[in-house]
Amino acid sequence: MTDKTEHQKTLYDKLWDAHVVEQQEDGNCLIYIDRQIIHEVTSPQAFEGLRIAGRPLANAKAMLAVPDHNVPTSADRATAKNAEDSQIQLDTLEKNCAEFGVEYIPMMDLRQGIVHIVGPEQGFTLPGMTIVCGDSHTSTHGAFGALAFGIGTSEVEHVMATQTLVLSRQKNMRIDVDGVLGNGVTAKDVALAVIGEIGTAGGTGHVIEFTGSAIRGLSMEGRMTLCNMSIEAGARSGLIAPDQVTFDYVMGRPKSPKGGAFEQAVSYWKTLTSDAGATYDKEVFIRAEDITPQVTWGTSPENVLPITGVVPNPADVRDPERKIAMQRALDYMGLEPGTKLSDIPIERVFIGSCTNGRIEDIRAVADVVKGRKVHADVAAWVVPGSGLVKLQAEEEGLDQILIEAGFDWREPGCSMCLAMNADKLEPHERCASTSNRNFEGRQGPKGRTHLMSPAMAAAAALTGYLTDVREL
Ligand SMILES: CC(C)[C@H](C(=O)O)[C@@H](O)C(=O)O
Ligand code: SF4
Repeated sequence: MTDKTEHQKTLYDKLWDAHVVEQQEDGNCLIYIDRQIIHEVTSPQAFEGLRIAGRPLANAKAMLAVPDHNVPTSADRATAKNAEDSQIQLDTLEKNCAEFGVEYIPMMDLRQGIVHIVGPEQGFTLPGMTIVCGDSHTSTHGAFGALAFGIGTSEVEHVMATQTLVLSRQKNMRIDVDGVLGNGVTAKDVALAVIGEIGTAGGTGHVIEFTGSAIRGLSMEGRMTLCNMSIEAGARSGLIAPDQVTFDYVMGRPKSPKGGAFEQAVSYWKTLTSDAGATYDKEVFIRAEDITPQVTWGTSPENVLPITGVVPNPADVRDPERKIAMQRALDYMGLEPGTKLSDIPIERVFIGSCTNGRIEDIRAVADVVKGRKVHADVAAWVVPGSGLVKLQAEEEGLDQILIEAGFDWREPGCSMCLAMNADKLEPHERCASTSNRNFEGRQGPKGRTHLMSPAMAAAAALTGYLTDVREL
C-alpha cells in the first residue's frame, strides 16, 4: 500500500504497482510474474509437484532453463564423470523441460552458463519485468530496472502453475554513490564497501535502489555485479533505473524486442525511474572517492576491509556476541589479529561466478596479468560465466594471455563459487575469489575464502599474497 501520488513513486513502487493482480485484505498482493529462469538445483520438486497434481505450466514460454551449479568445468566435460547426485540433478532438469515444454539450454550449447549471466545475455531479462528464479542471486537482474528476486522451491512451483506469487510489499531503500571511482576500484569494491557499511542485515525488508553518478558510470556488467550482491546486504532485490547503457546492452539480443517493438519498449522503459519527489524509508550516501579496493578477512561478506588494513582484533570489540563471532571467524580463517592483509598468502585463485564471470571481469584480469606469471605456489582458475563470455574472451585473445600467465582456462558454470561438484578447495586452502559468499565451507569443507574484485584476485595470483592491485 502506498499513499504516494502518481508523481512521487520510486522505481520499486512503479514496478510493484504495474504487476499487482489483486490486493489482499492482509496487505499482501498477488503479483504477476513475467519470467522465471530455472536451474537444476531448485526445480526438481517443483516439477514433481505439478506432475503429482496433474497441472500443466501456466506459460512455458515465460520460462528458460539452464544447468549451471553441477556441470563439470573441465575441458572434457562432455564425457567427464560427474558425482552421482550432481548427474541426477542435471538429467532431471533435461527430462522435466522436455516433458513440460520448457526451453532448455544443454550443457554443450554455446549459450550455456550461469542462469544470471545467461538471462541478460539472451535478452530474456528485460527492464520493467518481474523476474524470479529459485536462486538468491536473482537480484542480479535488477541491474536492468527489473524487479527480480530469488524464491523457494514451493514458490517456483506456484509460479510454474499460475505465473503469480503472493508477496508482501518491501520498504524502499536508496544507496547513493556519487563521484568517480578511483583507479583499481570496481563495482565489486562498491558492493563490498556497501556491505561493510550497512552490514549483511542492512537491507533486510527493503528493496535497494542504487543511484548516483558513480552508478550511472558503471557498465551493465558492473551494475549486475552490484545488484548481484544486494542479497548479501540483506535485500532480496537491488535495482538500477534503466538508461541508455541498459538499452544499448539489450538491443539486438536474441530474445529482446526488435524494430518498432523495441522502440516502443524503450519509451516505456524510460518511465522507469524514481520520481523527483519520491521518498525512501532508508537512505545511505557514499562518496565514490572514499571507496578503496576491498577484501574480506572473515566468514561473512560484512567482514570486509580496505586491502591497506590489518586483521581486526576481537579484543577491540565490546559487544560480546560480536567478539565471539569475530574470534570464530579468525580461527576458521587461520588468521592472527594485527596481520597486514597484504601479508596473507594464498594458494588458490577463483575468477568466475554470477558476480564476476562476465567479459569485463575477464578483461580486467587479463589487463593485470598480461606478460606476467602466476606465482609458482598458486593454482589459479578462470571460469567464464557462460559459453558466450568464453567465446568473446577467446575472440579477444584473452584466453591466450591467461594461459600464458599460468591460469587454468575452464568451461562455464558455478564451479568453485559453491563447490557442488569436483571444483573445490582442499581443507585449509586459502583462496582469493571473485564470488559472493565466504561462508564456512562455501568453497569446500574447511576452505578459506577471501572475496575481492577480479583485478585484485589477479594481483593475488601473481604475488601469492592478498595484494593491492594499485601497487603492482
Ligand atoms: C543453489 C542455490 C539455491 C543457491 C542460492 O540460492 O543462491 C546458490 O546459487 C548459492 O549461491 O548459494
Ligand atoms: S555462481 Fe555462485 S552465487 Fe551464482 S548462482 Fe552459481 S552458486 Fe549461486
